[in-house]
Formats: sequence, structure tokens, C-alpha cells
Amino acid sequence: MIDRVTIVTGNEGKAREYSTLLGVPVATTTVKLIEIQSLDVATVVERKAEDAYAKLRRPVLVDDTGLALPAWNGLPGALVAWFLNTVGVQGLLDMAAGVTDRRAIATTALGYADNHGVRVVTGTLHGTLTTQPHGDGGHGYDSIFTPTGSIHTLAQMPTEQKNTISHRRLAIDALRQALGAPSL
Ligand SMILES: O=P(O)(O)OP(=O)(O)OP(=O)(O)OC[C@H]1O[C@@H](n2cnc3c(O)ncnc32)[C@H](O)[C@@H]1O
Repeated sequence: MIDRVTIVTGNEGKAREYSTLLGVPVATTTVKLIEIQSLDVATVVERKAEDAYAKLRRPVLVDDTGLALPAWNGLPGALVAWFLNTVGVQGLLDMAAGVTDRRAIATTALGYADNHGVRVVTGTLHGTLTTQPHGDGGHGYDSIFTPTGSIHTLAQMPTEQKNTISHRRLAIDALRQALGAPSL
């Protein structure tokens, strides 16, 4: 198991979340990484992790999160941040207004790189896209994503509840397993 790791993010909240869930101290850096064009977050993360280790030469964790709509053959996928930063959740809902297949798949990919190479794991949460935003918790697309089996969007759930079922949580569990750490 790792004893400390550097996370490439400008987001200190994300770093704290990873530190808690991985149970190791984390440092952050905002080094600029190669981000290839792909809808698939695992593909993006693999290249990011290789690049991060080449630049930092110490154990490093990178992540990427995407939202794929089967009705749109996987769009926006890893490009979801572009959608949210330009047209926002309402713009995304407006574009999807005529879409009857409302299935959506949220995936977090984590790439861990050290002197043994790169490991990529993913966590996936299936759900549906709402027709209107609901809830004011969470961030990103949480207000328009209802996990399968729930009547609430991720933004309507207490943070602790989201964190027990989220795609990020599942990805972290998979990483702990890949690194030989006990499950949380
Ligand atoms: O600075 P970095 O670490 O790159 O952070 P980021 O927020 O730009 O990059 P992410 O890959 O974590 O997220 C991509 C997009 O998905 C959104 N997102 C990430 N995790 C989410 C979650 O758990 N629920 C809803 N939206 C999420 C987020 O708001 C971004 O628009």
C-alpha cells in the first residue's frame, strides 16, 4: 500500500476527500498535464498518469470524471466539463429535451503511477438524466442525475449518502483493492 501520494488538482476539497478515503497523506500540485481528446475517461487518465509520473517522478494520482449518455453514443463523456462550463446543466437539459432514452452513466477514472508503472481503475454509477434540476447540494451534474434505484438526484442527497454510492467512491474502492489496501 502507498504511504503518501501527490494528487494533480487545483481543488483542495478533492485532495482532502482522497486523503480521507485512501487513508494516506496527500500533497497537491497543479502541474499541467497532457489531456488527450477522448470521450473515455479511462483513456484520458492513463495518458495523464504517465505524463504526471514523467514530470514528477514520485507516486502520483490523477483523476477524471465523465457523464456518458447512451442516446448520444457516449457524449458528453469526458467532455462533460466543457458542457457544464459553457451551457451549464440547463443547457445540457435543453439539448436533451427530445431524448427519450434518459439513461446516463457517470464514471470516475483514477490513474495511479509510481516506479512500477501505471494502474487505471474506474467506478461507474448508472442512472437517468432528469428533465429539470433538483436539489442544491453537490456540484457539477449532481442536480440532473438520479442514480438507478433512487428517487432523488445526487444533489438532493446528504453528502455522506452520495459518498457511499458515488462513482468516485467506487473508483477509490477499486484503487484500494488494486494497491492491496483493505476495503473501507
Ligand atoms: O481541477 P480538476 O481536478 O481537474 O477538477 P475538475 O472538476 O475540472 O475535473 P473532474 O474530472 O473532476 O470533473 C469533470 C467535470 O465533471 C463534474 N463532476 C466531477 N465529479 C462530479 C460529481 O461527483 N458529481 C457531479 N459532477 C461531477 C465536474 O464539475 C466537472 O465539470
